[in-house]
Amino acid sequence: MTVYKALTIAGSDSGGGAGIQADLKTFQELGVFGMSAITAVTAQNTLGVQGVYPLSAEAVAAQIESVAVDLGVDALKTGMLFSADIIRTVAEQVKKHGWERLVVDPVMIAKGGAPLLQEEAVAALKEALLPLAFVITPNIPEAEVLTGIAIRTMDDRREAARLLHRMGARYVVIKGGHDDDGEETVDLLYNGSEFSYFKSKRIDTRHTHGTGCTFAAAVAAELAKGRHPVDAVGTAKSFVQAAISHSLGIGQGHGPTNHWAYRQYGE
Ligand SMILES: Nc1ncnc2c1ncn2[C@@H]1O[C@H](COP(=O)(O)OP(=O)(O)O)[C@@H](O)[C@H]1O
Ligand SMILES: Cc1ncc(COP(=O)(O)O)c(N)n1
Repeated sequence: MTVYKALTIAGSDSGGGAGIQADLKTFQELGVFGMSAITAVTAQNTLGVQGVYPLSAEAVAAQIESVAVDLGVDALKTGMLFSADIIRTVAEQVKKHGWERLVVDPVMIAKGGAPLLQEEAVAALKEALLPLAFVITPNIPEAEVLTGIAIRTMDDRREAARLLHRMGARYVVIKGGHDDDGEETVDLLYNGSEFSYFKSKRIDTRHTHGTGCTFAAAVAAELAKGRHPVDAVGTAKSFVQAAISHSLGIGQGHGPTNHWAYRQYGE
């Protein structure tokens, strides 16, 4: 039996809906062995982020190194990286181990508004990590910060995707969850020459905590199996759609999605 292995480098969400917890659940559901390097511990629930406790860059490097020298990594994803120091360390590790199937989810701000990336770390993200990304998965506000383009229309989104590709990411997905006009959510994918669109019915719900993490983790899981990025994004879109459609209704605020819905109910 071939065991596919994926590594997430991200923050811990004590509430279990986003971050490392969402990533590992998603890897497991998609039949991939999940491993983790924690960058920061957050005290968090569906109401918001109550505390952020970053780890040192050295502690992050040590976790990645332990996984690399023994288990091996078929694909990896990054989420909350918090500081420029951690970003540079992660970039060095990715280069050192020659990992190509890297999904960068440029997490900046939690849905409730708490910062998960220091402002001064955005430059490091652009310079050190973005050029190593096989797939980058910003939401609209993150794509705006990375490119400086104000995104109002699909044309603006395509322009931002072209720029992110020029900045070094091989495949660019600009997710459409924040574009709440209309009946559909559309995720845009750019491969450097063509655009593809992944559409689904927009679900009217406040239970979307962790959708971005879940989406990027599903892309990484499918890449770990050797699938093409376009197919990986297609599966990720279906996975997240099922997870939002069958949400669990737990917590008093923005609840988590249902990570077992795709397996239990299909798309
Ligand atoms: N209300 C919704 N209905 C259906 N899909 C959604 C909804 N909100 C987000 N999504 C999907 O969830 C994923 C994450 O989207 P987005 O909200 O843009 O990112 P983030 O969680 O990083 O802010 C995307 O695939 C997007 O299409
Ligand atoms: C530790 C951690 N990482 C990432 C997110 C972003 O979550 P979302 O997917 O809802 O944008 C979060 N809230 N907490």
